[in-house]
Amino acid sequence: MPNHVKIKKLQVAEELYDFINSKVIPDSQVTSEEFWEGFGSLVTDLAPKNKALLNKREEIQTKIHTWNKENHDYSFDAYKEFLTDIGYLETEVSDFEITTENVDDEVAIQAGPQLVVPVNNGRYAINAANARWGSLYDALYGTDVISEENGAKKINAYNPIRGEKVIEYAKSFLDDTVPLKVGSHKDAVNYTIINEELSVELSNGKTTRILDATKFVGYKGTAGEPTALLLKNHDLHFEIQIDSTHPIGKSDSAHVKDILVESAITTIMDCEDSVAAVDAEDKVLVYSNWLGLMKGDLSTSFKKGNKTITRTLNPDREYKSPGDKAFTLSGRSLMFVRNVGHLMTSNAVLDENGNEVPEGFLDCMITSLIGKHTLLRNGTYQNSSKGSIYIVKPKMHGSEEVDFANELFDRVEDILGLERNTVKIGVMDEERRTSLNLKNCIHAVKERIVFINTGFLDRTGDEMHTSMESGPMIRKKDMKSSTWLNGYEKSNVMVGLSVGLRGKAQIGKGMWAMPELMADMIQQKGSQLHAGANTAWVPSPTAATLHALHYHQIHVKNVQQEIASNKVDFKDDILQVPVAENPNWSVEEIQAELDNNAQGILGYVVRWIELGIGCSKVPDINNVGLMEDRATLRISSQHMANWLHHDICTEEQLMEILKRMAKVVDEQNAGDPEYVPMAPDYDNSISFQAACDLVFQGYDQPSGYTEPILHRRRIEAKAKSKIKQS
Ligand SMILES: CC(=O)SCCNC(=O)CCNC(=O)[C@H](O)C(C)(C)COP(=O)(O)OP(=O)(O)OC[C@H]1O[C@@H](n2cnc3c(N)ncnc32)[C@H](O)[C@@H]1OP(=O)(O)O
Ligand SMILES: O=CC(=O)O
Ligand SMILES: [Mg+2]
Repeated sequence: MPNHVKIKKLQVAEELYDFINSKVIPDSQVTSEEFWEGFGSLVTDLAPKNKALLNKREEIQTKIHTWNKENHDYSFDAYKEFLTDIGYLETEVSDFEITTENVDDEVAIQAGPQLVVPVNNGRYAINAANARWGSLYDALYGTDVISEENGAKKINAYNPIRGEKVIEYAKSFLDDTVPLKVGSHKDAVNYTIINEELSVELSNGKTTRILDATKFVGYKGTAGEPTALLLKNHDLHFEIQIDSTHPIGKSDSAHVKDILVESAITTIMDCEDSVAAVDAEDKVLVYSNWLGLMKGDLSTSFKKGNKTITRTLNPDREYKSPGDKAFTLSGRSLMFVRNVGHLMTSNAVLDENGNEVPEGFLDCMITSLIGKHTLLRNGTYQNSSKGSIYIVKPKMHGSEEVDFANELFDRVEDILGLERNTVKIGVMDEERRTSLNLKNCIHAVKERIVFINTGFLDRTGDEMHTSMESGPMIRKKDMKSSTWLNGYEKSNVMVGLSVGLRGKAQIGKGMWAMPELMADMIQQKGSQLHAGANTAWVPSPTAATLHALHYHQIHVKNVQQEIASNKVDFKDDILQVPVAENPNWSVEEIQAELDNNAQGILGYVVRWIELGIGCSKVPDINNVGLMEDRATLRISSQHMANWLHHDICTEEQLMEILKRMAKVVDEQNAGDPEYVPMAPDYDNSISFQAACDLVFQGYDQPSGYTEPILHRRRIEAKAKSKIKQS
């Protein structure tokens, strides 16, 4: 346990205390006195309420378990009546519209990709902020969007056959988004600006223009010899970059060297499910990176090959309008910060009785104070040009908990001297009680809400945990096509539109969790836009650039308008529990399901516990690298716990599988010098024990969450490694 400093009503771990006082408080127009005094009072007043809300979750869950055990052949009406009686289904508020003000265009207007990144990884976090703009040529060349057939293999050196395919794809994109009046961009030999319009000379000697001249919005260089042409389609920009001296530009008929695409319009700097932050040391790293991002001075140096790279935040991009007026576009993604939910407490700050304080309070106080620096223009760049601080709040259950978040934000604004509703909220719709009462949840934050988002991964975990007693759940891969999930996705959009989010806030959809399968993403992820989302999550900058293409193809504003005109209530669909009606899986199917879950759990947990890495790419049993975080872990562990509970498998069988898979995971990581193997000394492997806890104690975990076990075991592993070092 680190040393704690007594300050006002709190005891604060020394390194956090020093960090706040020396790095965050100065120039914030909040004194240290005001900060700690306010924080102490906030804990005194709100911690009991937080506890009561968590107790209510447990009470409701117990009632649902009991009812499900006692009512196997129930009528749907009786089920709904029961859920209403226990306050799980709330009485819906009357119609209303959100009134959030001072929302940046990136959130309210521009439909585009949302990138998520673990904020404690400085190298990735800076990369994510800079992913506002991404090279289309690199994104295509480096991924399976361009097939390796017919000599187009990715080899060490540049493969011109692959390069040709990239250029062909990219120019088709130009033909689709900014078509020419005559001919194709593939035949362009010269781009110039004549009379403020983009003029395109073709290989046949003719000159043409783009069909919609208003899409040409700026350039760099001179009108006769532009080096970049800025185009805008569906509120998103891209640049045709021209350079006759560049290796690619040199051989291109119009000297185009790349197409730079506006990509990650917004980014979520994550303090939650993709990070492992279990004590003051970890929290200080999280907060100091957020501070560096808000002040604009975060930098990191690392080796790539034999080069040392220093990465800093990109500056704004400078252009001239067609009429030669200078203007800039942001060089960085608009940043949100995802705080933790209401569940966990943190040993970094204790109350006057020595109890850990709710970690969500800590996150809200500190990330908001850090956010204030950009409002005061204390740094190089401003994150929000509208004076807002953007916080994502995950894992809330029902409108009372959202209302509580609102109260917390109010209190924090008062302590930090921020005007009411400066701190905006993005509400993750990722727990069943929130999905079913979404209208009420939005109502509770109607003056500060800037997004709803279907976090379908957590939501799937909650689906299984809530109805654990209903029966064995369908296989994981079948969840995607299940009635509840489709109802949930549709309902989220429908409710969001009905309360006026269109043009004011984001209606977001979930993560593409297969970072290497970009061709599949290109094929499938457009469906989220067709379903009415104006943003959707991607795991990497490359995915952001490729997903951006969907927003050029699909005009989400129009899609949303159409959906809004056709009101449907999907609650009955959401309430369809995904139990297997006739669980007659073959031995092989059961084995494959369990092997796959075990491999995912172990592959993720071992890096979390031993290395403190909260988001990993872990191969599944088909060797596809999957993005794993705490939400995917929640699914896998709850699924195994559910099948164990319903005797689809035995405890011995699971233990055998976990041990066998631990060896597989050890082999997969054999090349990593920092890796700590789990086999053969399973009893002494904290990671292996953590994985077992997650499965065998899965039934009893609050809402099926994984963080209580992960935190406990990581603290244990950190202590063990400190003893080893000393
Ligand atoms: C359910 C939910 O809550 S989802 C939200 C939580 N999930 C996330 O935040 C996903 C974040 N993504 C990631 O952490 C990573 O992409 C992973 C773990 C999935 C894969 O990481 P890796 O195996 O290291 O990826 P890979 O080796 O292919 O690529 C690494 C490169 O991509 C960059 N990169 C990868 N992901 C990101 C990201 N999210 N943001 C910024 N840069 C990224 C890295 O900076 C690195 O480039 P660099 O060498 O120039 O620094
Ligand atoms: O947070 C996202 C999710 O899917 O869970
Ligand atoms: Mg989630």
